[in-house]
Amino acid sequence: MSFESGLPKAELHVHHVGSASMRTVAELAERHAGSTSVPTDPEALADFFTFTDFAHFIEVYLSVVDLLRTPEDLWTLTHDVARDLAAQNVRYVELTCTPYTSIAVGISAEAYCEALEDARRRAEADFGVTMRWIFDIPGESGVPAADVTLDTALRLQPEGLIGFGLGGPEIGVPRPQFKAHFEQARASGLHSLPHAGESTGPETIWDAIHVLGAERIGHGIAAAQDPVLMAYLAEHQIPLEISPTSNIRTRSVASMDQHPLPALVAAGVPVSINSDDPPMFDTTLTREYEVARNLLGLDDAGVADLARAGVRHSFAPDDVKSTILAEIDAYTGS
Ligand SMILES: O=c1[nH]cnc2c1ncn2[C@@H]1O[C@H](CO)[C@@H](O)[C@H]1O
Repeated sequence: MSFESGLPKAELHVHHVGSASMRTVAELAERHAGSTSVPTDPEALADFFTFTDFAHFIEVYLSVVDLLRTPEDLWTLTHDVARDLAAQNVRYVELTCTPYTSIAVGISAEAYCEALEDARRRAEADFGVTMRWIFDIPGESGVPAADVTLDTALRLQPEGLIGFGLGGPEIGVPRPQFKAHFEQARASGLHSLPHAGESTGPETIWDAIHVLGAERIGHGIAAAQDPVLMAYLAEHQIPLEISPTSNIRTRSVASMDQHPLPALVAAGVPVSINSDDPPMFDTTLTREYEVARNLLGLDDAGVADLARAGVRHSFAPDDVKSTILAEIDAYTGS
């Protein structure tokens, strides 16, 4: 077992559907054979998960979303995801979920939240991992999707919900159109946690901060192109959720030796290490910590500090935070 795999960890940026294991995807594809383009054969599936660019990734992602057609499908996925995380010693997760895409295929908002909440309580008891939700707007579906996402969040207020997000493509999806939605979400106590600067430049991150009130940024790797922005993130302690392998697989970064993580850390930008859509990108959170160790040239103590940063940048309850921090201390013998 590697140091990274035994290390107690928090995962702050991982997508619900993007966490479906190949086994789950194949099973669902089998179940819905005849009405899906997703293959069931493992080799064809691996091929299917090779992306030509970011837009192609989103297209493939949405075809997996389409496999979730009943509340039972959602429950199973959620419970399975928690099991896979717990197996890597992930002790706390903020899972990014997209109610709109399920509601659009006819699952009610109530049934959606019920399936997630029930799976969360069961998973917390079964696997000892604390789960919280970020409900994200799929940006490509625009303001109507934002309306549904906000309505679901504020009307039903599922107990595990802590954040409001924005995902999907950035090109052609200006952040300011969602200003009012984020204002209302924040006014009701949700944290503002949008994606920005993954597939477009630093100006999208500035918008996320100034217009959407972002408290953390999903990806935000484009900040490395803007020294003023990096200084701002460092001064205001706005963390970036970094997922190195994702950035390579969606071709947002050309190769690992060009990844901006070292430049961001050198500029004092707070970061956490995350996995984004692990089976789709053939990775795990453990693996992303190993990648970060290599990129940053860290020893075990440095890797443990990255794990502590993930806990501190989370919106976990205080007792959960201190428990995980104590577990990291015990693990490292410090
Ligand atoms: O790396 C990512 N960046 C942006 N969106 C993503 C990523 N991974 C999964 N999604 C998901 O893509 C859907 C379409 O907007 C959303 O559900 C979002 O959560």
